[in-house]
Amino acid sequence: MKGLQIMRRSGPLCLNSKISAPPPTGHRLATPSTKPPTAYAPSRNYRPAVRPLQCSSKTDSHSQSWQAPDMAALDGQDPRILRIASTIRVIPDFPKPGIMFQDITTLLLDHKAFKDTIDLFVERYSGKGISVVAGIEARGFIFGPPIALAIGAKFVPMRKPKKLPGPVISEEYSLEYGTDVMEMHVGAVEAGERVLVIDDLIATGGTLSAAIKLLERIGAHVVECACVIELPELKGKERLGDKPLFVLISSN
Ligand SMILES: O=P(O)(O)OC[C@H]1O[C@H](OP(=O)(O)OP(=O)(O)O)[C@H](O)[C@@H]1O
Ligand SMILES: Nc1ncnc2[nH]cnc12
Repeated sequence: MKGLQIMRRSGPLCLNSKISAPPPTGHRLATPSTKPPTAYAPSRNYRPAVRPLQCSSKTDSHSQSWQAPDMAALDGQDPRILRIASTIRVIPDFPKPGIMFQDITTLLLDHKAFKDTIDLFVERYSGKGISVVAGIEARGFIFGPPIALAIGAKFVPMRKPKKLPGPVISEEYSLEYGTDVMEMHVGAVEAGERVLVIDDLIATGGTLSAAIKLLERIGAHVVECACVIELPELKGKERLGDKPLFVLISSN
């Protein structure tokens, strides 16, 4: 069985076009500590998705040919990405048989890897005129707020139904089996605002595409979607159409 299965749902490429714009006002986080990583066994099924601040695509020879971990073979790749990849744990058969669950909680235990993750996003999005970081429940709530603080944007939660207390706008979307709904508070984002959408992982792309639709319905401009992990075999990028996607790690 392949190692990459989704937990649920059943999704050009890359996307990472350069982000145009703006007045440089980005904040940077402090220098990372030098404490060694935690003792989790490194995952061997990850490859860095992009070079920081650069774009990858399906035709990117680097992403086609990358093989695991040998610093000499990094060929310019940011070593922070390898470290981040090594902290992500894969749990087979969770939450049900056949699913290889990509567990980012072990990344959070390694404060340097966590900080490097945030830094990589902050380096990319600082000074791009982004006023909103929209985080998708639940794991987008972990990565989104520190990025928002560092780039000087507001954080807006995109939640599952009936969690937000005020008036909401909703977007139904399809999953591998059935449908789900995403909600956002009315007035949290205004027409014309430049938004970064953050989640931990893209699988089929159903969740991110719902977030994009919701934000575009109110006239916001989604500058880019960003995730720590992509499961490329599930073709989530295709579901995003031409909306840019930036990911740190592709799991093969
Ligand atoms: O690309 P997709 O196929 O839409 O899947 C990706 C989504 O699945 C996971 O969330 P999940 O639905 O498990 O919710 P949770 O974070 O609240 O557990 C993940 O955190 C993404 O939000
Ligand atoms: N394999 C997976 N691991 C973690 N989160 C997911 N969301 C969808 N598929 C997933």
